[in-house]
Amino acid sequence: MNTNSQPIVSLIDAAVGHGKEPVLAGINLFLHPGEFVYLIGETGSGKSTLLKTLYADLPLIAGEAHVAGYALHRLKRKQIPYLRRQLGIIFQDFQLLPDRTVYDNLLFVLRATGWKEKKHINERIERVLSSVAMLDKAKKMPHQLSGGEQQRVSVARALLNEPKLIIADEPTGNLDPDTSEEIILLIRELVKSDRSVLMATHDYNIIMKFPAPTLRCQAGKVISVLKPTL
Ligand SMILES: Nc1ncnc2c1ncn2[C@@H]1O[C@H](COP(=O)(O)OP(=O)(O)OP(=O)(O)O)[C@@H](O)[C@H]1O
Repeated sequence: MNTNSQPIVSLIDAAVGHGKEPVLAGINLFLHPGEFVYLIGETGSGKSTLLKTLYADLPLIAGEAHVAGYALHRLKRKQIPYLRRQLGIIFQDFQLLPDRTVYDNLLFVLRATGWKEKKHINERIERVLSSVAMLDKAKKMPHQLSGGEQQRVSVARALLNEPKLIIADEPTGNLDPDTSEEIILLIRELVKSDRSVLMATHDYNIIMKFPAPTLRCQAGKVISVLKPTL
């Protein structure tokens, strides 16, 4: 069997929200390996709610959902760290630990996900930092970096455990237009035959410049759009 033909994300008649009342319902969504998909919609339309449900920060309210081989509709709390290991998550505000260096930020994640051997840890950190051209900044503290550099580090952090799915929630929200383009190019490069990217954005210029299949959260539904307008 070619496992690449299996979707990395599949939602069937799913509902997401913060309590019992759904923000989005009747969601049918499939994301296959190698796909890069935008998630758009007005402020408060449910983009973050959907993404948080995919990484099990919020429980699924109804329906079925599979993410990277985990069934969210019957996920046990103790399985959440294993699900998260299959995912790379990139946030608008970078979320680097402010009290330690770039290297130690990455080290923290590897240790927390069970990496023990110093040599392997070092090799992995060097590899991901090189892939975002930040190896020379490994000893810097986050506050010594520009916003774009901090976001590069958080892209590197997302890559540490070779995730199947990258979830990016407004990754360019705090960046100027040129730096935003740089980061999007970097994130688009992460799409591989066994990996996909789902990216929430408000950035119309980015969508126009780098077109890709687009889903819109609107009036409690997720719909596929052909000509995105924000
Ligand atoms: N922690 C929370 N508790 C209860 N309701 C929430 C919570 N966070 C968000 N909501 C509500 O859920 C709805 C969807 O919010 P969400 O943050 O998913 O929207 P969004 O599309 O990501 O918006 P933005 O583009 O501003 O980030 C909104 O009505 C919001 O008020």
